[in-house]
Amino acid sequence: MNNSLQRVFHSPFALCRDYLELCKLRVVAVMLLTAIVGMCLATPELPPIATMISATLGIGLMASGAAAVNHVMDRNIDAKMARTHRRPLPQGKIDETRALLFAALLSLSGITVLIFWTNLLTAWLTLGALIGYALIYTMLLKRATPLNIVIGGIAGAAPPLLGWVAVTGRIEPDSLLLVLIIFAWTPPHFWALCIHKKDDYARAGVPMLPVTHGEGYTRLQILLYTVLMVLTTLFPFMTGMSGLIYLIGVTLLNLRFFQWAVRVYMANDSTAPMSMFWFSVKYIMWLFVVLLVDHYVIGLH
Ligand code: HEM
Ligand SMILES: CC(C)=CCC/C(C)=C/CC/C(C)=C/COP(=O)(O)OP(=O)(O)O
Repeated sequence: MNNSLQRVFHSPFALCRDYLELCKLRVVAVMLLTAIVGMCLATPELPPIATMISATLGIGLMASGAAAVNHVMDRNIDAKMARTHRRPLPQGKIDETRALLFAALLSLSGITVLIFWTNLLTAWLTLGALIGYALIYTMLLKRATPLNIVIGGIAGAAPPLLGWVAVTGRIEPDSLLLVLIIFAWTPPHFWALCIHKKDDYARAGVPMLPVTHGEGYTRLQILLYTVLMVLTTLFPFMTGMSGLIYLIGVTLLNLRFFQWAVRVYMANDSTAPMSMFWFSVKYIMWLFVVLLVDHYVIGLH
């Protein structure tokens, strides 16, 4: 195939890939797992399949829309960081107007699906999470305070609540326990990565904790937030929402997480922070899988 023909066939594919990159699909996929588990835990039976489909689609579209807004708002920061400078906007592969139109298209389709095929409360709460991440975290907190990800974490922690409300139409206390777990998990998840990428953030002028308060302080905070997270993960068992299978599973996960937090705190292994970051991703996925398995295995409660 000659060069111009190759471009004709290659370009649409490459452009699709660039637009998909704006959606932060891997992060959104894990968020959707937590939302689906929220839907299942909201009822003793299987939730209505139509609700599961519409809520997953609506939340997924709105989370992807929020991620695309983040790419636009952060384009100058992303251009200065080694981890992010290859993204479509800093590379000039997609311009701001098109990216914003894409974000608007995703978000409007998402909220439409939620309003007409899920319920109004889910639509409003998901809009709140979108505004929380795309505007409050990205445009304000990220640039203003090292507590950015602690406060901004509320938006990322919302999906299990969104899934729960999609099924019940109400905010119930148990759903907030799931939010609390992700909320307490977010600082160790992100700061572990941030220690490794500290110079990147310093160069871009983003006031992340290791930049403003140093690595030692961040390592201590990771350990303290890990203790807090471990305590929050016990609530589902203590309140009777989850049973023994959950308790055993989460204890094993917590032991490993705590081990990583101690290794990071000791600071004598330079690979520990990134290993902890990748473990944190596996941890949150397994925790929600264990919640689900526990929910459907009867008799051990
Ligand atoms: C404000 C809250 C959060 C912050 C600041 C944050 C930060 C980050 C960052 C900077 C990365 C690296 C991304 C990359 O290199 O492309 C990442 C990766 C990831 N995050 Fe988070 N995160 C947050 C919340 C969450 C939540 C709530 C989840 C899921 C429930 C999540 C799941 C993931 C996953 C799955 C990855 C790996 C993506 C990959 O494979 O490239 N994050 N996070
Ligand atoms: C509607 C809804 C549920 C919204 C949630 C949206 C969402 C995709 C949140 C993702 C959280 C995340 C990956 C933050 C990364 O921080 P960053 O943006 O500072 O990281 P970066 O440097 O990799 O861009």
